[in-house]
Amino acid sequence: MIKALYKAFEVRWKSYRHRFVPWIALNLQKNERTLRQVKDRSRDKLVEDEEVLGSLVCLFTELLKNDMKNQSELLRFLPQAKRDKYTNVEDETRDAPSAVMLNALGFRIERKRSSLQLAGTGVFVTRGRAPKGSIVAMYPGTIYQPDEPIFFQSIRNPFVFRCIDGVLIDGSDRAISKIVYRSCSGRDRLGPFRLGDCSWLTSDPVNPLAVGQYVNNCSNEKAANVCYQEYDVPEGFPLELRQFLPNVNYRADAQRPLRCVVLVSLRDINCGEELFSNYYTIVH
Ligand SMILES: C[S@@+](CC[C@H](N)C(=O)[O-])C[C@H]1O[C@@H](n2cnc3c(N)ncnc32)[C@H](O)[C@@H]1O
Repeated sequence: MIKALYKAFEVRWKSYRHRFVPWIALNLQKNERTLRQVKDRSRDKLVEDEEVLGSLVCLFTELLKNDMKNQSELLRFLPQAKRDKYTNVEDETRDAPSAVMLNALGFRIERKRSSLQLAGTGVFVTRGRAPKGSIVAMYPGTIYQPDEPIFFQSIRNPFVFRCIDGVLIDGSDRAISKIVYRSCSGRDRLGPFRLGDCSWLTSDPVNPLAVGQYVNNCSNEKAANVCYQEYDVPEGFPLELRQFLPNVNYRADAQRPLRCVVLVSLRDINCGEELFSNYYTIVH
């Protein structure tokens, strides 16, 4: 009897695509209507990887240009042709990263108190409009492969996000999670080039997309308007733009591409709207 119950639970558990582990265990029974159903893994991606790459490169290029005062030393290590892409900047004034995002993508997002009672902080479109299929946020944090130890970091941590292949992302900006991220991020450099960003751990991230860990779950009243999508950073991703990626591998000698997760809009999202995702996806 217990074995049969365990088996049924295991089958159901394995079919979930993304899970915030403690949250799903406590709330699944309450809110079955908000499950996202996907026919198979290959149909889960809303936008092609090339489009994700295009959006990230577009925003990161503008962020780099906006920070030319601090970046010019670094750019000296690039071939001239690449350097020219960034250095033909006429206006030398520095804008806030969120203003750069508004110019580059046509909208900006910010953390604010959620419109749902007792849901803490949420993420809102606060200027412009995000058209359907846009990359509206990124899920920052330390990447753990399925066999890597996360026990202590996951205690009372609602920010542990699970991908379909068992990869975990710890998006908590507090306590031991924060220490681990900073330490791994300080470790990973290629000569003068930083390979990731730590500023998402503060209230002023240099990459304004990196607040996806604060997006709340949809409810019966507030339908999901974004969904999660995995993105493995390709080898050819520009080295000088990796400094804006808000993820780092826990293991120093990781053998696979860096995993990122982006949040994609399911419909046009207007200024003032809060972002809501599906914490649970069932892949049939
Ligand atoms: C990944 S965090 C999201 C950020 C969180 N709102 C905060 O302020 O830290 C997940 C936690 O947010 C809260 N949460 C998310 N969606 C919710 C909802 N629809 N209703 C109530 N609480 C929610 C739960 O406490 C959950 O454990």
